[in-house]
Amino acid sequence: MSESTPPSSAPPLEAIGVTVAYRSTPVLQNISFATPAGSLTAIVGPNGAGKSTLIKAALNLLKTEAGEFRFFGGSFQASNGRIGYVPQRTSVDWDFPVTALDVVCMGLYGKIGWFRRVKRSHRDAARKALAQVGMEAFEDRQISQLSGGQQQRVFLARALVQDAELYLMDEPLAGVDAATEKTIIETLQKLRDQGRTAMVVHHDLQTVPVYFDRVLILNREIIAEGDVKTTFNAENLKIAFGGQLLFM
Ligand SMILES: Nc1ncnc2c1ncn2[C@@H]1O[C@H](COP(=O)(O)OP(=O)(O)OP(=O)(O)O)[C@@H](O)[C@H]1O
Repeated sequence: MSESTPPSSAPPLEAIGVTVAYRSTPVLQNISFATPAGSLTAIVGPNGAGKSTLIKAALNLLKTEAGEFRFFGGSFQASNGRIGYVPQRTSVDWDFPVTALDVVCMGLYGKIGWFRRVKRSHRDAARKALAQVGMEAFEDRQISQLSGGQQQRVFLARALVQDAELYLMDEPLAGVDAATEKTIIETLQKLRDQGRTAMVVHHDLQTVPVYFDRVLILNREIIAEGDVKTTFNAENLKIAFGGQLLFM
């Protein structure tokens, strides 16, 4: 089968024996998993476990030493437009002088083309996405003048407007208030209910079984991966977190 016609039943994301190293020190070792379509997966693990590295390597932002990622049965390049990414908030330069609406419109550049004009229909789509996350009143506000939770909502709107089939998100719930957390998780659950797929780096272990239906427990290697009901248990968490685990 050619690159452009991957089988429709192929998982949105599959890792096959992936190893990633920073300056020859392996951070992820021989990672393999397959994420089914229409699932909402939490990626959990202690600090330094390689959660962000996993997302960046999948998105081709880091080189793999061995193995490969497959998107919908094909390469990352062949999946252009089907993948949405929400980076860690702390990794973004928020002083960049753009409005909330501009940021959301950036999510459309894959469809518009970087050097084409943003049309009214694009701006309308971006406004609709801002409204979905309760940020319609802030479209003209500079992103540097938004709170952390509001910035996170704008980033979610940017992902929504991409209309992607697979979303990879690095700690979208970090440092947000309860209302924003609820908005974000309900939005993700709606996407899941539409048959879309999201993999989300998440730190609050207490909410994993409430918010997510699958979990990938990571500590440099995969400790366990699967349905939260069977996989998210004290034994697997103890292997991943060791002495850091306080609540179970
Ligand atoms: N650019 C880099 N150069 C060298 N080492 C790095 C780099 N980025 C991350 N690391 C190291 O790789 C390991 C995994 O980092 P990563 O950020 O993927 O972990 P994480 O699970 O996302 O952690 P956290 O929960 O603290 O955000 C850590 O030991 C980290 O110090």
